Amino acid sequence: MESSHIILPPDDDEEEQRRREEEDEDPWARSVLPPAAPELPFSASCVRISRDSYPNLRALRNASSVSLADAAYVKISEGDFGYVLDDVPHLADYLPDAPTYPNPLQDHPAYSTVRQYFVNEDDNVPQKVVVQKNSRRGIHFRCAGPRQRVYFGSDEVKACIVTCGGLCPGLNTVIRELVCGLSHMYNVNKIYGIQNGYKGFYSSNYLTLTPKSVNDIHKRGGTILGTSRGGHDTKKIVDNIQDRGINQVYIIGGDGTQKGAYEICKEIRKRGLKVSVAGIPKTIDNDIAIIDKSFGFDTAVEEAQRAINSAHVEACSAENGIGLVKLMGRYSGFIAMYATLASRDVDCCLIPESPFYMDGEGGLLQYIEKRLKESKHMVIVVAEGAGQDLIAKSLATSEQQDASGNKLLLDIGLWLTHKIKDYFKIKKMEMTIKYIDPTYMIRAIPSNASDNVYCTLLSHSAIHGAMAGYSCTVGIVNGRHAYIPFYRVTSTRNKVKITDRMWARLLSSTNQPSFLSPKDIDEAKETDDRMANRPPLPTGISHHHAASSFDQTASSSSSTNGET
Ligand SMILES: Nc1ncnc2c1ncn2[C@@H]1O[C@H](COP(=O)(O)OP(=O)(O)OP(=O)(O)O)[C@@H](O)[C@H]1O
Ligand SMILES: O=P(O)(O)OC[C@H]1O[C@](O)(CO)[C@@H](O)[C@@H]1O
Ligand SMILES: [Mg+2]
Repeated sequence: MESSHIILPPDDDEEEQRRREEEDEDPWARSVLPPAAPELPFSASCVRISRDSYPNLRALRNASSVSLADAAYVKISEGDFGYVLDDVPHLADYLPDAPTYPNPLQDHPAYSTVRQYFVNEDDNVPQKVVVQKNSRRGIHFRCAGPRQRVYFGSDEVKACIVTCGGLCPGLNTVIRELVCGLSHMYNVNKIYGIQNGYKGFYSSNYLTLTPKSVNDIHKRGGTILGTSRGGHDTKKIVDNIQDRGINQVYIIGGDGTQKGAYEICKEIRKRGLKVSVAGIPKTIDNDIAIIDKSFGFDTAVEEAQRAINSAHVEACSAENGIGLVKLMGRYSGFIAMYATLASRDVDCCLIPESPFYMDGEGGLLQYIEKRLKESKHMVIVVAEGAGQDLIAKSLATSEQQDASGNKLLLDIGLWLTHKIKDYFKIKKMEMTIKYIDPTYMIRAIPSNASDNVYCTLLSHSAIHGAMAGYSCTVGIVNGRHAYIPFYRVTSTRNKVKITDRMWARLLSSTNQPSFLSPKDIDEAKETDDRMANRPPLPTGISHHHAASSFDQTASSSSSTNGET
């Protein structure tokens, strides 16, 4: 089987070159062909694609969301039948002579009895599992798990852990499992906690973490390390990593955090440091691309039931009672959708992905009136990011951002409450509305049992990957743990597809109107088509592979968005 490890050609556009020089980008990444990755799944060769062989590089870059700077770090191998391995960076890419050691797990009393404990180097996880007879095999990610040989001796490891972004159930479990996993599986005893997010790398003391000090933390919500938004200064962070001799960095956080982890990873490589960076994706909103589901999501959906139940009780106990619950979900309405589907008491669910309107025929207010007349009560669940365009139009406020540059949202729950009250006042129809905002309550709790197990597996994948010399994000793809390139999880956002069966199921369960005009539906379908046809980053270097493998971006099955 033929395979090639593709490095993108230097872009000889003068303007681009000047920009790169100004930004002090890693010259190595563009000008030197790295040695063959140590663990390519089959006999592989590195191939430099000349600019002539792909004249449309700039167009491709524009069409995909991968910048040229990112493309320089992309490792693509191609095989038969449209097989594409989207591999992750490895220490040996730039430190070819780094020594390796036998994995200490082979002598571990608990693990040594496991048959086939080490991951076969040929094992990869397909992004697309639903195939047709003539489908191309498409994109694959490297299987997570322990390798026969590791790139760090146990005594040599100096690991650190940081949590960034908003809270999420399970953060403490991941911290605990990283510390215990490193210690118990790999005999590592130098583990540090960075306090209060990225800025803690350069502005706070590091905490010493031991299995004893983290033993009970999974029973608490939040993060014992503290977290923050903003404060990502790549150079200062890497200076500190270098000064303190840290060689494994475990970074827990959402899409912003993973972007930061990627910047750190690139800076480390630019300086030629022997440091692995492992990203553990965290987001209560479940908006991280590629992975099936993020940890803490199930816990959040479960906790949201308590708020929905209260809203239902309040609504049922009043004449024309309305219970309105706001749940988190800045750009993605997964929590609202799943909490609604699980509850069965909800009459209307509003999410950012599905536009709605208030007034007139078929609008939300008319639907509420109809529902109250039919059943005398009603429960509405709204994701915090829903209807932001409507509020902005009616309140004319200026846009504000948090320290990380995320847009600060206006309170859709409060706005809807006023609008609904005003409507029924004019109609002279008696009603009561109770607005419940449990948003912080659903993310400040400890993770439930299944999320706890999930956190353990993610942490172990991260540890095995870092020990083996990889730098990447870990996550479940189609139920299998995989190592995913940073750029993959940060270049798009996971969103509820309103053209999928899951959203149709929700509409049929609540019996709400879709509020969509034919134009909205066409636009949603167009977006799906665009996503499906978008060429896969630099893989487009070979067009037939590109066309085939990217059709799974839209159809990749994920347990929260997949079709069943
Ligand atoms: N493009 C980026 N490059 C480097 N660092 C970034 C980038 N975007 C965000 N960060 C940093 O990542 C950290 C977390 O980002 P952010 O506040 O957006 O939360 P998040 O990781 O997306 O999690 P959440 O799910 O809570 O939104 C911040 O310290 C921020 O400075
Ligand atoms: O108020 P904070 O801490 O910035 O977090 C709010 C945001 O964090 C999230 O929970 C994502 O982590 C969003 O749903 C929400 O908009
Ligand atoms: Mg985010």
